[in-house]
Amino acid sequence: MSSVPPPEPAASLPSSTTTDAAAPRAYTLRDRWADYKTLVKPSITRMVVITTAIGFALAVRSGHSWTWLMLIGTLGGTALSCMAASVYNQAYEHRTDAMMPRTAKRPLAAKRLPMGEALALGTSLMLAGQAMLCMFGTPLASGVAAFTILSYALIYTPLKRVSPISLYVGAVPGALPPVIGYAAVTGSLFTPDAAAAWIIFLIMALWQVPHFLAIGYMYRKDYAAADLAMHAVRDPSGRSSFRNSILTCLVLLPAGLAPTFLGFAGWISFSVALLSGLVFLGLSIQWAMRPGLTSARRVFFASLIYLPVVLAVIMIDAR
Ligand code: HEM
Ligand SMILES: CC(C)=CCC/C(C)=C/CC/C(C)=C/COP(=O)(O)OP(=O)(O)O
Repeated sequence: MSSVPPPEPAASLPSSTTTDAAAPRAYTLRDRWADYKTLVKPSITRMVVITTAIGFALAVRSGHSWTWLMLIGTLGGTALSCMAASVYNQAYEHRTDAMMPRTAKRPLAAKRLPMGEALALGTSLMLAGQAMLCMFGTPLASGVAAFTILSYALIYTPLKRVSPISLYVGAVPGALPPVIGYAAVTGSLFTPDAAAAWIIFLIMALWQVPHFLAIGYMYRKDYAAADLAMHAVRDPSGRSSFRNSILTCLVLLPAGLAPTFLGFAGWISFSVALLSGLVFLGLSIQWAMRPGLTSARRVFFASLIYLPVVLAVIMIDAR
């Protein structure tokens, strides 16, 4: 992990040995557990597990055999990989995280946890995830998971400081979990059947663009203070954010319909994806017409509804 900054002493770790009444209270095991939990980003890990399960289900549906052990090992291994990626991300970003209210209380940003301990945790999670994916899934699944961790931690994360392009780079690891789930069952990703997994990848990758453009705008002052090169920092008017949001929603609209055209989802999926895509696009257009926080928040909330709804209906209305 050459681009992860070197460990620092945890200078402000609270002391449990002092008797000074004004001293911070002891750092208990429960505090450490809570910090570990923050480090592994449980909410993103939950979504990663769900989307990995979708890729797994698509492979099973196309006739590949599976076992419960394979399913549990794949979901567990991918979850551990996501946790590892999240730890490395926070290790790299501890200084910029410390400058933003949303992230300042994270354990490494707040210097509650020693950097060495976090890196050991991240590496243990990564190795355990790799072992589980190899043992219960396939080597291809573990290879894609390794690529996902590395591209998130070593390419996307450093790029956040350099260019708004980081958003499109980050969309790749964010969209790979269903591909990992599919590869864990089939061991191959370039057969005609695998198109289903790649379409879910495409929908997720495109969806992340308005998702994060809205967040970037909502937190633009924080990102600017931390000198992160988001669209909304480079162009505080929001123009480049909502233009990119509209353009991506325009491409996402047909991508959401592709499962029906490719024959692995039906017309209910088509109708729901069309309606959701039009609402998502409409809210991005409204953002352009009435630039501001309220419009950006609407796009963000729409993103939180769009993805689960569209993915659920693709699975329910399966062919
Ligand atoms: C380029 C990729 C992505 C970026 C930069 C990004 C960034 C973020 C940020 C900064 C937040 C916090 C917003 C807040 O605290 O108000 C957030 C929230 C959220 N993101 Fe993403 N995200 C990305 C991809 C994803 C992916 C792939 C998923 C799931 C499949 C996802 C699911 C969520 C959910 C459910 C929330 C809302 C609740 C929460 O914070 O847990 N995001 N995203
Ligand atoms: C299997 C596996 C390894 C999955 C990993 C998937 C993954 C970590 C997706 C994250 C997508 C993403 C770019 C989130 C934002 O990070 P951020 O650093 O911009 O968010 P932050 O500001 O909250 O830290």
